[in-house]
Amino acid sequence: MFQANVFDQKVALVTGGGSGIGYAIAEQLLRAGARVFIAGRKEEKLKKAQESLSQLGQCAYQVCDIRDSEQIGQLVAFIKETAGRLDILVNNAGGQFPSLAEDMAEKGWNAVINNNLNGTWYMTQAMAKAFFIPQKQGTILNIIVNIYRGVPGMAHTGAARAGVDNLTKTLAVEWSKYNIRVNAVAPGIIQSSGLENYPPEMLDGLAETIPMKRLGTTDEVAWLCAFLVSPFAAYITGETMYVDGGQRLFGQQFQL
Ligand SMILES: CCC/C=C/C(=O)SCCNC(=O)CCNC(=O)[C@H](O)C(C)(C)COP(=O)([O-])OP(=O)([O-])OC[C@H]1O[C@@H](n2cnc3c(N)ncnc32)[C@H](O)[C@@H]1OP(=O)([O-])[O-]
Ligand SMILES: NC(=O)C1=CN([C@@H]2O[C@H](COP(=O)(O)OP(=O)(O)OC[C@H]3O[C@@H](n4cnc5c(N)ncnc54)[C@H](OP(=O)(O)O)[C@@H]3O)[C@@H](O)[C@H]2O)C=CC1
Repeated sequence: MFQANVFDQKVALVTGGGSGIGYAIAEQLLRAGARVFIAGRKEEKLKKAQESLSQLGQCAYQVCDIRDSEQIGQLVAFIKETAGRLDILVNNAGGQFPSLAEDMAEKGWNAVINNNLNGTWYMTQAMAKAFFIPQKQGTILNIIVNIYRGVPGMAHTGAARAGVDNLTKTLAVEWSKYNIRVNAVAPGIIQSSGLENYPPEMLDGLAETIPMKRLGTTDEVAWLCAFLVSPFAAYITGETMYVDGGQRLFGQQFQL
C-alpha cells in the first residue's frame, strides 16, 4: 500500500498480533518499514506468527494478557530493552461471546468488559506513560466493533467498545499537548480467525445483509489501520472510522 520506508525507524506494538486482523496489521506495518512487537496470551500462536512475520522485517513477540498490569509492565521493559522506544500502539486484542442480554452471567459480562475496555485502557496508559508522553510523540489506534446501532446479541461488547470509542475522543484532546494522536477503527464482519469462535449458523446468509454483499478481509482492515497510524493521517485524531461494507447503515446486524 505504501512505499517501503513510510515507517522507517518507527517501532510499533500490535496486541493480538498473533492472529487475524492483528496479524494483517503487523504485516502492513512491517512491509512499510516498521519494527513490530506482537503480544497475546498464547505463546505458541505468537511464536508461529513471529516466525512468518520476521520474513518481512524485524518482529518480536512477548506473552502479555492485556488485563494483567504486571505482564504489561514486563512488556514495557522488554520493548525498552530491545528497541528503546515505541511510536505506534495498536490495541487490537479483544473479543467476546454471543449471548442474549437476559442470559448473561455476571462473570461473563465482567470478562468481556475487562478484556475490551479495561485491558485496552491498562495498555494505553502504560504505553503512553512509558513512551509517548516522555517522547512527546506517538499514535494510538483502537480496534473496536461496529457499534453504530448497538450490538444486538452481544450487549457486553457493545458497551465495552462504546467505552473505547469515547475514550478515543477524550484522549485525543487530553494528549494532543504531547503530540499523541488517538483514533479507532470499527470493523464490520471480517473473514478472520476470530469468526471461528462463533457457530457457523450465525454467519449463514450474513453477507446478504451487508450492502456490499460480502464479508470484509483482514487486509481491508489493515490498510485503513496502516493509513491512520502513518504520517499521511497526521491531522486526523479522535476519529472512529468504519470498515464494514456499509453494514452499519443497512439491514440486519450480527445477532442471535
Ligand atoms: C460484533 C461483530 C463481530 C465480532 C467478531 C469478533 O470480534 S471476532 C474475534 C473473536 N475472538 C475472540 O472472541 C477471542 C477472545 N475472546 C475471549 O478470550 C473470551 O471470549 C472472553 C472475552 C470471554 C475472555 O475469556 P476469559 O478467558 O477471560 O474468560 P473465560 O473463558 O474464563 O470466561 C469467563 C466467563 O465468561 C462467560 N463465558 C465465556 N465464554 C462464554 C460463552 N461462549 N457463552 C456463554 N458464556 C461465556 C462465562 O460466564 C465464563 O465463566 P464460567 O462460566 O466459565 O465460569
Ligand atoms: N473478525 C471480525 O469480524 C471482527 C473483529 N473485531 C475485533 O478485532 C479484533 C481482532 O479480531 P480477529 O482478528 O477477528 O480475532 P482473533 O480472535 O483472531 O484475534 C483476537 C486476538 O486478540 C488476542 N487477545 C484476546 N484477548 C486477549 C488478552 N486478554 N490479552 C492479550 N491478547 C488477547 C488473541 O490472542 P491470544 O488468544 O493469544 O490471547 C488474538 O490474537 C478483536 O478485538 C475483535 O473483537 C471487531 C469487529 C469484527
